Amino acid sequence: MTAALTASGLGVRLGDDRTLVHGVDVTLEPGERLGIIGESGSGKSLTALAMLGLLAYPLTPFGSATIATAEGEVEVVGTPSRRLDRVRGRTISAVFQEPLASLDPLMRVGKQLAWPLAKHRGLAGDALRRCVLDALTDVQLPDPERIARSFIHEISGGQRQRVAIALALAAGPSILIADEPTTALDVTVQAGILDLLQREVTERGMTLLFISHDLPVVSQIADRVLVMRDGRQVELGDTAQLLRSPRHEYTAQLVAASRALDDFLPAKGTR
Ligand SMILES: Nc1ncnc2c1ncn2[C@@H]1O[C@H](COP(=O)(O)OP(=O)(O)OP(=O)(O)O)[C@@H](O)[C@H]1O
Repeated sequence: MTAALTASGLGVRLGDDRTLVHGVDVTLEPGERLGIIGESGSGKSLTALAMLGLLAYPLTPFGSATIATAEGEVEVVGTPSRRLDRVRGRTISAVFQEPLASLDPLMRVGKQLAWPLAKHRGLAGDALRRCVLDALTDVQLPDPERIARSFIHEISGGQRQRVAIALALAAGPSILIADEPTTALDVTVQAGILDLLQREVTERGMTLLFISHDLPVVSQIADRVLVMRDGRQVELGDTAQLLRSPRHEYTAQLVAASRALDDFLPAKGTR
């Protein structure tokens, strides 16, 4: 089976003399869910941007990141960004912590969503309108008709993030990179979004790379977890095994910290 995404010695430099990410090695099989975890500044987002070919000068990638497409494997590192445009959206898509990064302030929400649905799924007219409303309903937006008519500044931060997630999924990508997608959302909506991503994985075989600093969230959704610290890959392993018997001291600290939080909180049903 061809891997969906492979990073080999994938790293990021700042200018000529500073290395921010020192080389990540990981292979994602189709339909696999990988979590990346690590404290703030550990290099998670830069690794994701390197995989997407979205680093901007003076940040430059090194090593290799390959993505499997219907036309064969594409090497991201060294390929001009505009040549990756046909891969992004359809094969690999992304959602970031800050939704404004991917939304257009001058276009109504419905129109923004309609564009990829028309382009990649060939929909038009009533079928397109229904699909836009379904996409908004899938991300648990109340009153999807009103949201579809709204501009981004007319909806709340949490609603914007849900629109950004709907937009990232609109073209039915085979790989989704989700960089802290639920951090700004309340717990109930967060659970709904995790369910939605999970459904995309089980029903469509989507490959998911889920980035978070929250180990309990990552362990809920990921088959394997990659731990990063100070721009270095510290550990990569099966989620259950990593939680049970972390090999690296830093991973053990993360696991202990999330357990300590669990112990501190009252048990379910006693609140
Ligand atoms: N454009 C940039 N110019 C200079 N340094 C940068 C730039 N972007 C990121 N960095 C630095 O690179 C390191 C890794 O950043 P990165 O955003 O990947 O961390 P992260 O693990 O995603 O953190 P967070 O969880 O806070 O999002 C940090 O030290 C950050 O300050």
